[in-house]
Amino acid sequence: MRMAALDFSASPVNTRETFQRTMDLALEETGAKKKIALLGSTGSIGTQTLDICREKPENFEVVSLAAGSNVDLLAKQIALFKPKMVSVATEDLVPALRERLSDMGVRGADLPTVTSGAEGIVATACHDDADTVVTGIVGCAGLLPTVEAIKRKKTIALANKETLIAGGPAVLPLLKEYGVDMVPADSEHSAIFQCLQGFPPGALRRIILTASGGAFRDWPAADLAKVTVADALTHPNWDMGAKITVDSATMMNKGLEVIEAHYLFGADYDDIDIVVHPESIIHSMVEAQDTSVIGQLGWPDMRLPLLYSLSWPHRVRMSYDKLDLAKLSKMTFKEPDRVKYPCIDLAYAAGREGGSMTAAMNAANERANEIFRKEVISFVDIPRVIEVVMEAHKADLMATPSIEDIVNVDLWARGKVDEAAAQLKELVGA
Ligand SMILES: NC(=O)C1=CN([C@@H]2O[C@H](COP(=O)(O)OP(=O)(O)OC[C@H]3O[C@@H](n4cnc5c(N)ncnc54)[C@H](OP(=O)(O)O)[C@@H]3O)[C@@H](O)[C@H]2O)C=CC1
Ligand SMILES: CC(=O)[C@@H](O)[C@H](O)COP(=O)(O)O
Ligand SMILES: [Mn+2]
Repeated sequence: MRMAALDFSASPVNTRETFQRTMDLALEETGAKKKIALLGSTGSIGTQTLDICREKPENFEVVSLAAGSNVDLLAKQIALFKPKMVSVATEDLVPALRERLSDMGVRGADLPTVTSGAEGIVATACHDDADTVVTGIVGCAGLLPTVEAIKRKKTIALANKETLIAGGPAVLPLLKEYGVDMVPADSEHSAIFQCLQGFPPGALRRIILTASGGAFRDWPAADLAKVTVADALTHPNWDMGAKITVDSATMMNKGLEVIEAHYLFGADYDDIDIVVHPESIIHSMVEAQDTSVIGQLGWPDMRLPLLYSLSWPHRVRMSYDKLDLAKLSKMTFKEPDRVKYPCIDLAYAAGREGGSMTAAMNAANERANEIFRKEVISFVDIPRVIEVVMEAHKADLMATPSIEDIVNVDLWARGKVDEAAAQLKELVGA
């Protein structure tokens, strides 16, 4: 049994300092107002972040919003929150946005600066008035704006896990160099972070990530070959975007979260375990050196971890439904099935290889997930093509990749997935 103390000095969050900060006044009493740049405002994370801002305008002000192509929703968000800057995915969407705003009577000083494309997302993330960036864009597209925001010393409320999975080796040194806090918003990592408040250095022995088990947790493994996209997009507990919902169905989401935990908390891969907990009430646990286990509980509602990522180290009083354990009546747990879900072991293997391998695996997963949703490959092909990409990347593995290296590996891995998918098709056709 491993007794090694984990090294918190590698973690971007300093637990001793955190402990002292929890002695501060509640956020409401400090009169402090967080000024937020929100990336992915029209998605699941984005809209739930805005729910919080609408409920607590005295605590949270929306400075800038980056959306993709949903200009209808973005226009409504502009009318409600009056951000100073917004961005859309491409320039050709700008006239449609302006037309919606005009129809809604948004004019004059209420009109934000409108930007577009990759540069627009960076400008939105780096707005001078923002102190905190919520990263709710999906996929590796979140990496570069996050990097630029770190260089502008913005606190990062991290929902976009792909940023750390792909970019961990280059992003962690940047956090240190610029003295920036990265506060987890992913529900499991928020739970771990909450449990660690007050843990002295060296006290953590093990991280236990809980997993819902995803859409197919009750399906026999043999049936996975015939699942449809609609089946995979049905999450049992959480209402999330399409990419993460499919990741949950393959359990790659949990694999990604193992790597995310490694980078956020400095834990060794041998000290990060997964347990399937179908009720999604315990959002994760930490085990101390003395075997005491501490967990964080709550209904499966992303507003809670998002709120904590914005209010940390304070707590904001909310009117959400209280957790009712008697009503819940039972909580269950079981081992993850690593044969049925090969993505779990692929993620541990990528994490242990380290360096650029997690970027290759992350990009391969993103592309495989996307072409599964387009019905180019089947559900069980997802881990197959990821494995092909990881094998191919071993020859070019970089121990300490730069951001540029990571972007290049990401591009290469996506192309390699398409190659592998075409070969699979030929095999099936032969
Ligand atoms: N949803 C959840 O509960 C959780 C999500 N996360 C993570 O948070 C991130 C977001 O997930 P989620 O909210 O579910 O995803 P969604 O698909 O619901 O939302 C994605 C958002 O990103 C925008 N977007 C996508 N591509 C681009 C692009 N190229 N340029 C600009 N904007 C773009 C979309 O815009 P538009 O719709 O306008 O096109 C949308 O606002 C992911 O990394 C996920 O892993 C982590 C934990 C929980
Ligand atoms: C809400 C959240 O944080 C998701 O990452 C969620 O945990 C996905 O559920 P799975 O446990 O099924 O991956
Ligand atoms: Mn999660």
